Amino acid sequence: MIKRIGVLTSGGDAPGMNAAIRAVTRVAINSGIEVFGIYDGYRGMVEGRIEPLTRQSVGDIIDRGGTLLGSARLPEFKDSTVREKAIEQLHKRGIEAVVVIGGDGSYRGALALTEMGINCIGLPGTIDNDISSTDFTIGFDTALHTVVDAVDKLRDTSSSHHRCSVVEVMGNRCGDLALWAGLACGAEIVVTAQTGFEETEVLERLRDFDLVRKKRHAIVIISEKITDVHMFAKKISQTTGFSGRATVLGHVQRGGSPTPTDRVMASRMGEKAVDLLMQGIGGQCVSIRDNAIVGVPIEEALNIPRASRRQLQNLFDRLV
Ligand SMILES: Nc1ncnc2c1ncn2[C@@H]1O[C@H](COP(=O)(O)OP(=O)(O)OP(=O)(O)O)[C@@H](O)[C@H]1O
Ligand SMILES: O=P(O)(O)OC[C@H]1O[C@](O)(CO)[C@@H](O)[C@@H]1O
Ligand SMILES: [Mg+2]
Repeated sequence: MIKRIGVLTSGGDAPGMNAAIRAVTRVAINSGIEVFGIYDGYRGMVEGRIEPLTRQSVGDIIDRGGTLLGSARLPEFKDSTVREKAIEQLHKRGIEAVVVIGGDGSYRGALALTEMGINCIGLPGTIDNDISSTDFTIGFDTALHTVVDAVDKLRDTSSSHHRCSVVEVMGNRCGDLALWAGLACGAEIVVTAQTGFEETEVLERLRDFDLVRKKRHAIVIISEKITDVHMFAKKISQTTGFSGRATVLGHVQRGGSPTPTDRVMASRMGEKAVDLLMQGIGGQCVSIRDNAIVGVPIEEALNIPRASRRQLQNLFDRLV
């Protein structure tokens, strides 16, 4: 039976990571396994910043955003000689397996370590919801609440001033935060990498909302990395009846107390990670599919095509 495991958080932090760390630690300890926290992701693994975790040390964190263990990006981890150094640090402490909480990049690191003899299980910790094997990632629901709260507030002031608010949200290349927020907020337009962006067409639709539909305000939710939203807001002021204002929500979306949905899902996923390691399984990631918690080979998870969002996009179009 496995005796010692490590746990780390890697990539961008996400609300609910702490709930996952707590679940991994408590389920493992309650199963007779010692747990070590590895600080600042793969960086702390390479540098040997590894400390035992106890039931108490993960107390009072379930409601806290961020990650108790810290997170980092270490591009050099792609190099096998760097990973060998990390594995030496694990061997020194008798750590046989690791739970990696992070996004797709972190999963690649976890797979590479598994191939070098350290069983790793990935947990999907990212606000982006960009891991195709799972219906939802830990942190997405909380980030969505943050976006919805902000857009609701922007709507109040936009209505008062006959404005169009352009709201840029995170998600990397995944449009889920934008689309879900658009549906939840009753936005006029959602722009994502999946919808594509035709500036002239969007401006034309805004003129229509103003002149024909007589809307008092318009909300455009747009994924990051698509266009310069400040420039776009200027064009709205110049070419439509709305005055345009841009808001980049930025890292505020990564913080805050996790929602109950994220806390519970993180706890269920943490439990599954420990169960898989106890069965001697590595190289898998934990996913939620139709509300069932399952293990999926990381290699498969990274190659599954993104589920189509066509139905939700169609619904959005029918609601405008
Ligand atoms: N191909 C790879 N092989 C080994 N390690 C990798 C690989 N790709 C990424 N990593 C490790 O995982 C870390 C995190 O990856 P990345 O920066 O892509 O974030 P992520 O886990 O996808 O999370 P998010 O996108 O939510 O911020 C990298 O800094 C690196 O240490
Ligand atoms: O915190 P950083 O390194 O600026 O990274 C920002 C990126 O991380 C995420 O917040 C999470 O992957 C993305 O949505 C965003 O593109
Ligand atoms: Mg990623």
